[in-house]
Amino acid sequence: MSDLIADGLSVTYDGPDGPHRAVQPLDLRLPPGAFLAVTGPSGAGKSSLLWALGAALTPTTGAVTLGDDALTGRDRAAALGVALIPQGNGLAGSLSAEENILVPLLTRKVSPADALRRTTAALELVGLAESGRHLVDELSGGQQQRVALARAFAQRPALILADESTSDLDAGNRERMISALRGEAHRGAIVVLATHDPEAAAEADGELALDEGVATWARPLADVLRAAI
Ligand SMILES: Nc1ncnc2c1ncn2[C@@H]1O[C@H](COP(=O)(O)OP(=O)(O)OP(=O)(O)O)[C@@H](O)[C@H]1O
Repeated sequence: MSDLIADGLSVTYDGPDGPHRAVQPLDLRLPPGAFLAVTGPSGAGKSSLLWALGAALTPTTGAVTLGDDALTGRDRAAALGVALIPQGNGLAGSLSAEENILVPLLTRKVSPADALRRTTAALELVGLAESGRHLVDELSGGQQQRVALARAFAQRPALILADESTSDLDAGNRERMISALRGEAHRGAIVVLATHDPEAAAEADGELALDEGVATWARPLADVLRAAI
């Protein structure tokens, strides 16, 4: 497992009124096992930062690396173990929950037996063992969020970028999903959760607050993690 490094990363969009800088230049280094919350009001730049970290958009300046590997495109990042859970979940609504988890594993050449095992375990982890055969479109918003998390967990990623992935959950399920994210960090993954929810943010090892694209540490990474940097 490797450090995630963002070096001078910024995101600018071309808007109707000219360029709009959604993320101001930012340096960030996260070691394996770090669980970071990214907070800030609507429009602060949280999604833009996560998308740039996950190479789902090309940063305007700067670069992102995971260990020795530059994250230069979404396919490459995915192959390097970067799971991005977008707002809206990115699931295929006309497939079952199980298929949504299984298909990406099979695409990545995980054996069918192992893919099935991982899918079952991931659905159990998010408390949806009984719902695997349901079409995603038939599930509630909160259940869909849990399927999207399960899909990421099943891939055993090196980096999880979760964009508001607990926003539709009741307190019990939110706690369960935060524990599952924490479990991923214990496994050695780097976990980044964008959230509006102060209680979810409080469970992370550190909180990076964005305001109009400017990042400041609301709570620096815990000492034990900084020592690893
Ligand atoms: N594709 C785009 N084109 C132009 N401007 C964009 C685009 N995506 C986002 N923006 C703008 O960039 C800024 C940051 O948006 P972003 O979605 O990253 O914020 P956010 O903190 O994730 O917001 P929310 O909490 O509402 O999801 C906003 O001003 C938004 O309008």
